[in-house]
Amino acid sequence: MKPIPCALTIAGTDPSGGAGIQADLKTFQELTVYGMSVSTSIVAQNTTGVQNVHHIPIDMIDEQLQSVFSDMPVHSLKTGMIANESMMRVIQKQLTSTDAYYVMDPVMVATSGDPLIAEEARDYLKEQLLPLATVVTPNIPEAEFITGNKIHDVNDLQEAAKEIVDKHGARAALVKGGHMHGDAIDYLYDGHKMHTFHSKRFDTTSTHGTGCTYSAAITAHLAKGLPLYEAVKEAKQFVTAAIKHSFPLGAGNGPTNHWGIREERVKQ
Ligand SMILES: Nc1ncnc2c1ncn2[C@@H]1O[C@H](COP(=O)(O)OP(=O)(O)OP(=O)(O)O)[C@@H](O)[C@H]1O
Ligand SMILES: Cc1ncc(CO)c(N)n1
Repeated sequence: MKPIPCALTIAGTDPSGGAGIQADLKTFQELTVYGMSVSTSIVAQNTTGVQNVHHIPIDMIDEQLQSVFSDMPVHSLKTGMIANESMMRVIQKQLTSTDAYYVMDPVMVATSGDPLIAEEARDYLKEQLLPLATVVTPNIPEAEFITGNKIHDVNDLQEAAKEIVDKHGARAALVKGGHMHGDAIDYLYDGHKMHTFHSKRFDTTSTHGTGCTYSAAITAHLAKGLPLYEAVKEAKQFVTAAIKHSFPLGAGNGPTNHWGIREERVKQ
């Protein structure tokens, strides 16, 4: 029997279900990958923003990691919100002792603009965790922070992807153009080649958790054994369908539809 693909998310929570661990587990499930999660912070948030944050004690994050890694197969994992440097250190310890694919979503602020990680932890994320990543998936502000350069157009997006690999040490970088005007174009640089992933832009405010959902879909496809390019291609289709079929829930930026891909499959 083929092994069951197993993926782990290490991230913060979203009780309103659109982002964070909740989005990740929905995505793993939708892509028929066995999903597991380690919580770093419990976040009181919804479509309008972040109301409060409670950090899980460091020892408890460590113990959750031990519980998973001592008993379960982990074929791929992703990190999302890691609020401070102490959390990053225990996660780093685990990352250096596993050969699971590692997708880093370098989460810094929520869609609402609320900060999710301590200002001073950003450097640690960039200098210590990023070089461990199979692929890192920054949006424009995150890519600007990592490279220290402003991004104005698609050439800058590609430059940033190259620089994050060549200068900052990630094995691959997927820089997302979601925050740009015009079509939603992302660039993947894998150290050899630049790949482009393109979709039309949907006129919607339901984009809460798009980054979480995208990186979770990449993680799921890597767990299934897809090569990185194929994993991103499938994941782009997944997140595009999730945005296209999103629903107007909540008073702010609504969530995406994690089963949106089914609507697309029906049409084929
Ligand atoms: N309105 C849209 N229509 C189509 N695709 C979009 C739209 N907005 C974002 N995307 C795509 O969604 C994916 C996630 O990108 P985005 O830049 O929004 O991530 P993010 O900012 O990290 O998300 P988050 O809101 O979770 O922080 C990318 O593939 C991007 O191109
Ligand atoms: C827990 C968490 N991670 C990431 C994001 C970014 O969308 C969010 N809003 N909440």
